[in-house]
Amino acid sequence: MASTPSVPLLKDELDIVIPTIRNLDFLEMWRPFFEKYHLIIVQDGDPTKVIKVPEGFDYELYNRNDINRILGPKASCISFKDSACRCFGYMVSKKKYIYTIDDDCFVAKDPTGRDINALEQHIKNLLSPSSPFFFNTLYDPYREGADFVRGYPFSLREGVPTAVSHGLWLNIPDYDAPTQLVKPLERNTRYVDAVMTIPKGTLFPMCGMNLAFNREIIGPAMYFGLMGDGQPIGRYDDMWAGWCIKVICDHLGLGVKTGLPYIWHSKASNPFVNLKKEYKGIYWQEELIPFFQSATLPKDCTTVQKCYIELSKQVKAKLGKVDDYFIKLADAMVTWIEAWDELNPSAEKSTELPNGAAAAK
Ligand SMILES: O=c1ccn([C@@H]2O[C@H](COP(=O)(O)OP(=O)(O)O[C@H]3OC[C@H](O)[C@H](O)[C@H]3O)[C@@H](O)[C@H]2O)c(=O)[nH]1
Ligand SMILES: [Mn+2]
Repeated sequence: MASTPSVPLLKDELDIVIPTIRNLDFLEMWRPFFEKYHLIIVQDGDPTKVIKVPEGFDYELYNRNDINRILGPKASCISFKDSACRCFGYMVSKKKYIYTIDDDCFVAKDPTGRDINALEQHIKNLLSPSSPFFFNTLYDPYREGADFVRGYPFSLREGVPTAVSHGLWLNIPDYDAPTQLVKPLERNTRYVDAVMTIPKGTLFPMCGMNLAFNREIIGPAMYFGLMGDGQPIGRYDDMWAGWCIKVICDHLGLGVKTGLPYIWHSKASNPFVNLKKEYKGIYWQEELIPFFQSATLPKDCTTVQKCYIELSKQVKAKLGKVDDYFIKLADAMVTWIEAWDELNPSAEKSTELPNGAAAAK
């Protein structure tokens, strides 16, 4: 049994956001690790369905009626019938940190057979610096039993604040539909004991299944886009957010880590349904990736909101010709920021970050 700290780390500074269309029995397995934290449940689909939450959890639950009531016309930027709806939970939270997890993700075991307290590891990742400017070959130098290796510049060893901690998955890996179709029986059994900073200038495929972030320094950029009902694409919610946050983190001098912790992803979603959702994204992304790789933000973009609005302008100007969808998405990115600032009025103030960058308060 993993050790559960007597006073859970960041107990009153972190919310757990769960998008769901199901009952939340999976929480029973997470009780030792989650029970002391506040949950924000975003119920997708039919708002008249009653979602059962196990006894003893402190939570707030929002369905589509709540989202429409709270945001009014701005609710148009929150996806319906897609896990992208989870970003509403990021917006209504008042905490400094967010952990989001899917409801089919269970507690995994490490090679010694101990239950993995994924939340504790994410918190460690977020509370220790990142090293995006120079790759450390012994991976995360701030972990117990590791350090910077010979040749690592001392001027860079202080690192930068960590904005995102991207966890992984044992059992069902987060594969796209084509890969799922050709490898239906493949399971991820490989536990890699590593946490590493994704180097500056490198994009990555961010999965929202087991993800934590510092809401204060990157929250406004964690918009999961327009997916699901009425949209030409799905299952690119977390990918879109990951490309946007990485460009902004690189610009603001913030770090993104990937690796531990693992969760146990219990079931594969239907690959044929997934293919229908993904297929446009599979060819669009061949144009999206070069766009994000070459995206630059002006020096006067010193807050996440300013960066995000600037990025939305570039999306409209450069991706509108790929498909009209990106014009709609660019507008939705602006609506998202307007809604964020409306619900988080103090967000417009900012505090200085290293390199003169600033983070939303
Ligand atoms: O319409 C929906 C469908 C699902 N959800 C909730 O989202 C979570 C993920 O759902 P599920 O585990 O069924 O799908 P996966 O294919 O495994 O999810 C991956 O792809 C989509 C997302 O990017 C996700 O983060 C990935 O892990 C789960 O909690 C469902 O209850 C929903 O809210 N609305
Ligand atoms: Mn799943």
